[in-house]
Amino acid sequence: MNVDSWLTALAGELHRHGVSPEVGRNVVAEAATHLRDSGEHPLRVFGRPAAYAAAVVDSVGRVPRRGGRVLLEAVGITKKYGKRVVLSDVDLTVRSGQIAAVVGANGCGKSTFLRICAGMTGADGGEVRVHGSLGYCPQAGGTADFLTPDEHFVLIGAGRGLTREEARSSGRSRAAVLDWPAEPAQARHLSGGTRQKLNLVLAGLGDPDVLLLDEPYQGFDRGTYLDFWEQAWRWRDAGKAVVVVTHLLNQADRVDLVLDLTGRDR
Ligand SMILES: Nc1ncnc2c1ncn2[C@@H]1O[C@H](COP(=O)(O)OP(=O)(O)OP(=O)(O)O)[C@@H](O)[C@H]1O
Repeated sequence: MNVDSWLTALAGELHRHGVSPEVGRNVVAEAATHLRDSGEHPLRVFGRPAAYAAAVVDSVGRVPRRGGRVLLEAVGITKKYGKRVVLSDVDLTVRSGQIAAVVGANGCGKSTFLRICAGMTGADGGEVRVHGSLGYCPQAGGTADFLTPDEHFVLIGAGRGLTREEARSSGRSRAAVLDWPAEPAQARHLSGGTRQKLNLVLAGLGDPDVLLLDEPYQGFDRGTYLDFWEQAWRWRDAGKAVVVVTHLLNQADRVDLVLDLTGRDR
């Protein structure tokens, strides 16, 4: 890796982390000046571009993206199970190019809210408007025991307007990004983490405008977990609206919006 390619990679990583263009340009210019003056190799001075960008983000913070046109609007969502009010007057607006995190304690209604946004569960009050196509990755389930990954790709791809060949090749290449070879085993023989990879691949088939992802990385190892966030940033860069349910608050710095449902179930 020469100096120019290292600087280009750094600029890309800073952009992906949501560092503002102005700050990103300054950081790259400063690194370029240092490298020119010192004559050192960038990997020796700063390490890998991704690691240096992450360190920069830690120190300067990232600027949440304002996003483009509204792709998902949930307004005044209320949901009761029996007498228990699980969601009360919850609003969320996500624009093109934004990632929103839905966070909160166990049982506060995160999955319920996402299912309502996906049209899988009805709300008792409020309205969801989705402006575009939608992909949904459920927390569990979502795959058919006796189908292979390829068969899932073809089935879901057909619903999203893909030919069999397009669906298979898109599914397999998305699986490879998650470090998974999409082996020809029936889903019932896949591990929990691998089934979740299948769910995530299915959510992205056909490039939907809105991605609703319910703890999509459960069971992933650390490397694949990072691959997931890389994928989420690529979706954001491609102008998608991404909603990720998580109960890990420290992911808030990876996203543009946070909807905290804790303490709203009354
Ligand atoms: N179909 C249902 N019938 C009755 N109660 C339900 C139903 N689905 C969810 N609940 C209840 O609603 C509350 C919210 O559940 P939900 O799964 O949305 O929470 P969550 O925040 O996603 O939880 P977790 O962090 O554990 O995944 C819980 O108390 C749950 O038991």
